[in-house]
Amino acid sequence: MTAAPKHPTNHMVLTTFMLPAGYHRDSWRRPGSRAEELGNLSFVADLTQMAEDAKLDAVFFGDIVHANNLFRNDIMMNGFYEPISVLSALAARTKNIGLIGTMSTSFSEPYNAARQFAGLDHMSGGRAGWNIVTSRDGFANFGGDSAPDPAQRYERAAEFVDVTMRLWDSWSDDAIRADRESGVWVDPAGLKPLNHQGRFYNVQGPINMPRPPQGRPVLVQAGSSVPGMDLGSSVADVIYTAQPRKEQAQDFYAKMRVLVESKGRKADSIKVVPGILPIIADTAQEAEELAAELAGYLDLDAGRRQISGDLKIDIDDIGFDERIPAERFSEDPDRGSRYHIFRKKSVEGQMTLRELIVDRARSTGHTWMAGTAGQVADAMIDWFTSGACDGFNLNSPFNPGGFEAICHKLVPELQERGYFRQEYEGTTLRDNLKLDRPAA
Ligand SMILES: Cc1cc2nc3c(=O)[nH]c(=O)nc-3n(C[C@H](O)[C@H](O)[C@H](O)COP(=O)(O)O)c2cc1C
Repeated sequence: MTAAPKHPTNHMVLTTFMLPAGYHRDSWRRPGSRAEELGNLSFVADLTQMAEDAKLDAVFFGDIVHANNLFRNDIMMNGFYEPISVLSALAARTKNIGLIGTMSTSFSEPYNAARQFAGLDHMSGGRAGWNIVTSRDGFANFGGDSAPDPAQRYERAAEFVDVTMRLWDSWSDDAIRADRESGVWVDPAGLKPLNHQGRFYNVQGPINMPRPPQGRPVLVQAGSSVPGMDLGSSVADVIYTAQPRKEQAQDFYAKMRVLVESKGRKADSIKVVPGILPIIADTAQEAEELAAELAGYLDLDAGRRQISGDLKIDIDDIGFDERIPAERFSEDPDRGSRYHIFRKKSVEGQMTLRELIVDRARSTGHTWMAGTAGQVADAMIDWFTSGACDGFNLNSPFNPGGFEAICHKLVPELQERGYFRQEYEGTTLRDNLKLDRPAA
């Protein structure tokens, strides 16, 4: 049986996937998008300030380390903002909001990652989080060829994360003496070498920085393959996931909690946080019109290339108003969770190619909704109260207007109904997420 939660949760976890170009592909074409400012600190600092004023738990920066998407004119996930550098700048401009950044275990070293996230945690007063990814692309930029298979990527990731956590723990919490009289700044007995010799890494340790304020920065993971979920359930504090429908989210939520308990952890020690893309307007009809306007910015031919590239199937002969024949899809589970989301939408949901292109460009497999703030809040509360999630990662469809609607209309609606905080409760991200500080 699941033990009672140590910190009863009565409100949602709310973070935002910070994609300044807008989560909806090509939404940067909308007038007022600030598309010329992508890469500038002031633009992303304005969005982050809005998020902090709305009391969101954290801003989350994804990261990919290749320019492949630019060749099909897709800038949505492009790495305009390198996570550690932008979060360090945002740490100086904010006081309370959590700062979650992506770093791939395929392209760094545990000692570097441990120092970068410990540094962010120290300089932000305990607000850092690390989204652990293994990356599917970008290997050619790091002396490699194509991506190793998931089992191998996640084997490396598991060792990488284990060593990184042990580096954070390699200083005891009371190692610093700063004793002017004796001249002892640090007690060497508080520093523990690792002498780690593993399959992928040999790391002597200890790290050369005091233990982070949170003990360990918050660990976020979004793997949906078997080895991905294994890593997430073993180490993560927060699980990001793409769930198109409530019933699927409920299944995932239940499965993840069982997996976490099978690792000897309390089910409530992780927060399961699916994404949602809300398109908000004052009336339901205006929201539908806004969704149609955003879809109107899409280049359908680029969309066709995107669908055929993502799903790795030939659809050159399919008309936009036809459906992709079911036999062109593979049922191989190793194709990944997003593949199967779109296979299902096409085969069972009977979407035409045009509908599939719009759906993919709009929310990449996450649930989405067009409606008033009240209607979107109703749906979120329904998921939250029926065992589908612990909160949401808010995907702003377009910026800055779509994010203003989230922060100024949707979040206040959730606050008024008692499902979200009015004020930050603690000083660290762990405090606000009601997560325990790990012992060294
Ligand atoms: C909300 C969310 C954000 C993600 N952000 C990134 C990212 O920034 N960079 C990346 O390479 N992968 C990202 N991913 C992909 C996951 O790390 C993971 O590769 C994907 O969910 C497939 O799972 P698998 O790796 O176990 O096959 C993200 C996934 C989700 C659901």
